Amino acid sequence: MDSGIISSDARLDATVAVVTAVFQVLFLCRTAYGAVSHRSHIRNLAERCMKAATRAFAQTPHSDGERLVLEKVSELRLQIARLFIKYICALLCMTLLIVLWRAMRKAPLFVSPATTLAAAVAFWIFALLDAFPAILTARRLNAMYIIMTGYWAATLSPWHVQPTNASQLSLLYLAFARMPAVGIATTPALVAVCSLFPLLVLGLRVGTGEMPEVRPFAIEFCAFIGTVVASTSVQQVLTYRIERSLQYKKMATDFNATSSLLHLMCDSVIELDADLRMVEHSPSLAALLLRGRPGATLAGTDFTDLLANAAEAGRAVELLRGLEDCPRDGVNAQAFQTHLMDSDTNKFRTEVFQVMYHTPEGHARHLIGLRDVTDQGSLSGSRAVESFSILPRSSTPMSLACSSIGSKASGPSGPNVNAQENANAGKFLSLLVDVDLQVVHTSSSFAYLGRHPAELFSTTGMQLLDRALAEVSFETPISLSALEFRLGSHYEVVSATVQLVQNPAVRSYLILVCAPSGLMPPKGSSEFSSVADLETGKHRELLVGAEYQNKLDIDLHLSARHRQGDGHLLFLYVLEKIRRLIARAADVPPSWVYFASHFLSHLASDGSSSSKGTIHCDESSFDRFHYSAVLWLTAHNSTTGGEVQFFDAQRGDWRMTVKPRPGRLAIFTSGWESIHRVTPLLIGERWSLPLFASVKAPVNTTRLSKACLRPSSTKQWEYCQDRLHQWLNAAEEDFS
Ligand SMILES: O=C(O)CCC(=O)C(=O)O
Ligand SMILES: [Fe+2]
Repeated sequence: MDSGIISSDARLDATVAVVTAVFQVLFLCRTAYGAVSHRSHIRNLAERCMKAATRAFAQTPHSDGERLVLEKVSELRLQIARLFIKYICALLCMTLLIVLWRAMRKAPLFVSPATTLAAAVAFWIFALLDAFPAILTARRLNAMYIIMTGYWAATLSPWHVQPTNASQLSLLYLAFARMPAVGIATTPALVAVCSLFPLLVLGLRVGTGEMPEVRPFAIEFCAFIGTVVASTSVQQVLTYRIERSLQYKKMATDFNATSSLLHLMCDSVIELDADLRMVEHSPSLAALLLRGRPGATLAGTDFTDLLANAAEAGRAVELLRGLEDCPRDGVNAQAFQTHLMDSDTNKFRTEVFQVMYHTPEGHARHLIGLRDVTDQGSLSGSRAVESFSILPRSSTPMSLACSSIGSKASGPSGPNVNAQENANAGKFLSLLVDVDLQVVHTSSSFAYLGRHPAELFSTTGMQLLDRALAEVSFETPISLSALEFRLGSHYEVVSATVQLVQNPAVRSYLILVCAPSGLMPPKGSSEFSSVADLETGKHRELLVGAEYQNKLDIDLHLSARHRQGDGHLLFLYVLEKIRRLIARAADVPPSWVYFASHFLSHLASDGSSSSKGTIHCDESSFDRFHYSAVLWLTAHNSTTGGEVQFFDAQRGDWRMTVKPRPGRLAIFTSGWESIHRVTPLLIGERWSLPLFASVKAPVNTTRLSKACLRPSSTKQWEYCQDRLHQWLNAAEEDFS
């Protein structure tokens, strides 16, 4: 019978061993396969662990941020220590009660009197620490930990515990005291050193032969490893938690600052969720859009439903979502312009400030500031992403084109690099060219604004661009690898991408040029030149008969009648170009620039013309002249006379002399700072086209009536008062 049981046990053992071996082999194979297939991941993990371990042992903070994290970790450890004191007090209190109770009943004690005394002393000390928490500060935590481990090591000495009970006591300490205490020591290094004390005591006991068994030493060795690992992990967890909470605090501060700033700058601030829907109702936006009906809410409204049309909505989504590629742990911002539509279907130009961030749960959120800019300047200025120019998001063709340029202008590194960013970074030069007017309408560099493409590219370059334009479509941009770009007197071979741009107002195409640094004028340099040459070579076509000469207001009908064909078109081109250049000089939208007057000026050396070349400033004629422009149609120099000189009132001398030539244009402010004269004409005839512009915000009557009829905020009252005043006091010509 017995032998049957034994043999069945043996069979059971063999079966268990075989099955276990199979599972072991399976597990090992899987682990080996996993290790090979994820080797880079494992290498990264190992590197991260090494870094973490080094960081855990090195306590010297390098930056203010690291110092703050360490301080916060110490504060957390102090809390852990206070909890630990309470817990140890309760534990010792219970143990001593049991000992006391057994002593009273004269039952045998399970601990030596020396250990009982040591426990009682420890209890008094911990109870005192609990009663007077101020004794324990963050700086004293390490001292407390050293004393505690010294105490545990001492109680493992031959005077406290028999060799037979040493393993049990060691395990008890590990489970109930040493492991919970690892959160107190500020570095795992200290834990490692302190854990050597009990190991040393037991090692000595085994070494001297006082303790015959090696087991307690082996247990203590495992305890050493365990406490060091636990301490490192606790350090990691605490640091991670503190870093995260500081990061969220910083994000919250950034967010609050941004939000306050947006509230100051904008007419309305709203929050959109990841689907671009409004998170909550916004009374200020409801007032702006005249959607303030009782009971009506904007919460849940799709932001794109507030935009003027589907094309604007598409562009806005593209721009808003563009920030989604940015790092998640930051707050990213951009500004662009679009058109909102109110409930009366009035469209108004709006500057959109977008701040994108992620909630702690990882959800994307957009804080949107909306600023009505129909009659006030944009705040973001040239930093705004122009909503009408969709720059290719990944710019793949551009990236390809740029990589071929090599070190001169290295291309963007990843597929998510926004071309606008690159333009800002100085690698691209963007030129948005108006197809009809053949004028650079928008550019990443102001120096090229208002220029004719032929001024920027060589004849072959222009032919290449013309061919590209014939083929290009909105969806597929065309890459040009060798385009000659004019740099002063020589040409630079650059690569470029040409793309058609959808813009309801102007037919335009965008040229993105991979720009060697020379194409970019240095920041802050005088990018706007007050004298420019419009080299069409046909400016004499602007000359018309005597009838036109006396005309002060710009009369396009008269111009069309007198300047036939090209002359009239050239006149339109010149007007528009000058308007944009003045807008640029005044740093306002072109819609703010109005031509107040112009005339064709004729001088003859025989003295037949009336002008005597008086010293004057143009504003003295009419105070609505804010900016002056003169386009010369004939060439003059010091020999012929007829030059234009500008006066320096400080020095009492002429500061600048401009030599007129056909197509040369000067733009200057019309005030006393620009006193000028035409030098006496000595030879021949002289023709010029002086133009005078007013620069002012148009009175937006829709907005005015909205603000004055239904003012819903102090801002609207102020606006109403301000603009009514402007309206009522405006000169008659302002409404012509
Ligand atoms: O014809 C010019 O060059 C300048 C004319 C001028 O200064 C003016 O008309 O105010
Ligand atoms: Fe003048």
